[in-house]
Amino acid sequence: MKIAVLPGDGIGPEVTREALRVLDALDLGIEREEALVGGAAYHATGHPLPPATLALAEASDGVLFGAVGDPACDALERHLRPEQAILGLRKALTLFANLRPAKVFAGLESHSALRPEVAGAIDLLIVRELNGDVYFGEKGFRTTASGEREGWDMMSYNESEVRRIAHAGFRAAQGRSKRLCSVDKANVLETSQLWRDVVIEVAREYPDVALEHMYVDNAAMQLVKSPGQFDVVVTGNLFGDILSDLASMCVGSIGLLASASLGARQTAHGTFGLYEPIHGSAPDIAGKGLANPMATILSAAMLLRHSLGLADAADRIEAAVARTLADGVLGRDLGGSAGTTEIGDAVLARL
Ligand SMILES: NC(=O)c1ccc[n+]([C@@H]2O[C@H](COP(=O)([O-])OP(=O)(O)OC[C@H]3O[C@@H](n4cnc5c(N)ncnc54)[C@H](O)[C@@H]3O)[C@@H](O)[C@H]2O)c1
Ligand SMILES: CC(C)[C@H](C(=O)O)[C@@H](O)C(=O)O
Ligand SMILES: [Mg+2]
Repeated sequence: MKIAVLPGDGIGPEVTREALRVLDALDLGIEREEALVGGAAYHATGHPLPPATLALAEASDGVLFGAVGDPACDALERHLRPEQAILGLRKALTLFANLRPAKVFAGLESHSALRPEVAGAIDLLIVRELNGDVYFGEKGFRTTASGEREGWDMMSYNESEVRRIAHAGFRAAQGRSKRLCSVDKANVLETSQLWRDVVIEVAREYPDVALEHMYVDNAAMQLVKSPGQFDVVVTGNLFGDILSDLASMCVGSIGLLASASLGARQTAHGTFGLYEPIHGSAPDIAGKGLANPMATILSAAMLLRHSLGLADAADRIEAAVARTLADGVLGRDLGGSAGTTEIGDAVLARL
């Protein structure tokens, strides 16, 4: 079993270090190799996703990814910016299904941005499409006839892209409470109308799953009003990006939300995937030892479960994280004072 480790930029290396300490403590015999990605790779090699990094990811059973993003790179041409590395990995590795679970941990109800009795009911899974949408359409700048500058981005989904993520959503719902909410903007966008039509077609293959549709603006409102109504939410790339950050604050902090990005490729032990926290490189706190590593530690647990066939070890990590939080070991993002390493130590002590 071999994993690729891509720590990236800002707090990426800080949170990845803690996840690796947890994996090491379990002594699972996982071989690993690290490579540069994002701004770190750009500064060293002139490209945010060097061919060697992509090759390493392709040759591994799974990828543990920290975060990318560097304010010093914000003025670069878009194809050289750190964010292109994660987009490039998702596309090149055909990781089209991004699972972002959001559940309130026992004891953290009062740390949510919502009222405790509202937050306590949260246990949902966002299934975000990751290979299409306005993210990967043609884009550009142009000058209009009146001489104004105009930026444009092409939004589209084709049938097969929607069909494969719809199947992922329905299968996820079958493994949970058999309810699926498809989120779109079909009242305005043709892209979303096609999305809705195809989801309805796929639903015929899953008569055991109750399907509902919701417009994305309403979904954002409902996630704050009564998040407990949601079980599995399937949605497009852009809406899923926004709704998952929103869901993180309903749970308490963006430092808690892990993710798995999966495709169709099977390894000897499970499904190949890339695992990363949903947050970014957090330049405002980078290098200060303040980042909450829980999301990355939980992402490592997802890696063990989905790609390496090590469900028991994943359970152990998740239980240790839950105990650490229940014992009140909280970072600044949750109103506590524990630093990155201290949180890692606390999880290790509870494994
Ligand atoms: N998958 C990724 O690599 C990814 C995801 C999101 C953003 N980004 C990039 O990261 C950079 C910063 O973006 P942003 O500020 O919009 O989003 P961000 O997620 O990096 O940070 C948003 C806010 O949340 C806080 N935060 C994030 N993670 C935290 C953690 N683990 N513990 C405590 N606090 C945490 C930050 O301090 C900041 O105040 C940008 O370059 C962006 O493109 C990368
Ligand atoms: C950094 C960016 C490209 C990325 C996205 O938009 O998908 C991030 O926000 C995420 O949620 O993983
Ligand atoms: Mg995001």
